[in-house]
Amino acid sequence: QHQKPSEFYSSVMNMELLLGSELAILDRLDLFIRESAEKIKLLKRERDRLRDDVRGVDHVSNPISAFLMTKRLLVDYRDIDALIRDDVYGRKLVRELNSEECYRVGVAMVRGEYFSNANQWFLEALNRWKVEDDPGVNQLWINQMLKQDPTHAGGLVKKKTIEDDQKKLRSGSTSRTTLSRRLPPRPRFGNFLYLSHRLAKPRISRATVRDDGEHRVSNARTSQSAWLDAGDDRVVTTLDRRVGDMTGGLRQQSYEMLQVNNYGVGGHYVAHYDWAMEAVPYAGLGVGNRIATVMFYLSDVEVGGATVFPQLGLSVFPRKGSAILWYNLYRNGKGDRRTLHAACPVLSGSKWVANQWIHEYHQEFVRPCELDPEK
Ligand SMILES: O=C(O)CCC(=O)C(=O)O
Ligand SMILES: [Fe+2]
Repeated sequence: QHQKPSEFYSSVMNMELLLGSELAILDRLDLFIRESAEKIKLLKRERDRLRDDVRGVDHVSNPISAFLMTKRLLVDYRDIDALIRDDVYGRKLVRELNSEECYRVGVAMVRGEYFSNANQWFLEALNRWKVEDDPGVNQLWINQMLKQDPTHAGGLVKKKTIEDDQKKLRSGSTSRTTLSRRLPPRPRFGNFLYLSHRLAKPRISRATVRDDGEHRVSNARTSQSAWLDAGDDRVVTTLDRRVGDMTGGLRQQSYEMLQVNNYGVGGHYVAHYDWAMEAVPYAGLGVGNRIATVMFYLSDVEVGGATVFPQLGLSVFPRKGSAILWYNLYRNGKGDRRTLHAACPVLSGSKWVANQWIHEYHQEFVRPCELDPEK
């Protein structure tokens, strides 16, 4: 900075500095090109979708067409404009939230009177505030907000409880991967991937949740699903065999049908357990509670759509061809609350997963019972 240009080539050290800067410039250029290419891809897809919608308009006097047109003009083109001007998806969404953003989410939650969620956001704001160089939020505001929860003796008491809970849950083998998005090598599940496309598409419909034993459509779960079994295609049988391998041989007699789910933009599933709390769980099936869940990711997702386990501080980003497995029950048959999980909204792209739920009955030799509630 303080050197005259001639002083650069008069010493090797300075030439090295210059080389370093040049490499950094090239890296930035690389990043810019990659991000721009992604953006163009996204814009092309949006353009095609909008063109299709416009082609579908029969009469502007049709109230639905008119509504959709207004929505396109007010929302969709604005988003596109924002995307062109600013690198919304390329830069803002792929990075993590900072303390100020966590704080703002918390404030919105307080307004909606979701106090315990709000407190978790404030706590996260506080954690990030501690390590940020130039936080956009003030510790006092965060502490003040933590105190605002009128439903409890005091936000700060609650804050302590949450912190203790988190500490307890994070000790041991649990690792917190939310902060670093490391991608495992992509496994190969071969032609299972066509499950979503060939098999599920023709019969997919709005997913339901169980409420008092009844299946209902709900805003808590905005995806579409289809149930497949071995009779549908050989690929389902192969998949069942893989599930058997992954679980150390859990018996197929108590597998549910395979459930394929598709989430569009905004599609999500709020935090829930896969195991049921009733005295006789899944009475209609007659094979006991769901002992384990195996979930296959049938697609990548452009932005969003992670499966998160809030009690474990764990988030799993969809990768086409990968799968996750967890046990829902302790060995004594009790539901494990650490398995609380949710599907985050898809922000851009489309998400396909397949759930294989496995029940308790017939597993007594593969996963024997224990009295110890911790096992
Ligand atoms: O889609 C996900 O990431 C989770 C789905 C899920 O939890 C379920 O379908 O029970
Ligand atoms: Fe689930």
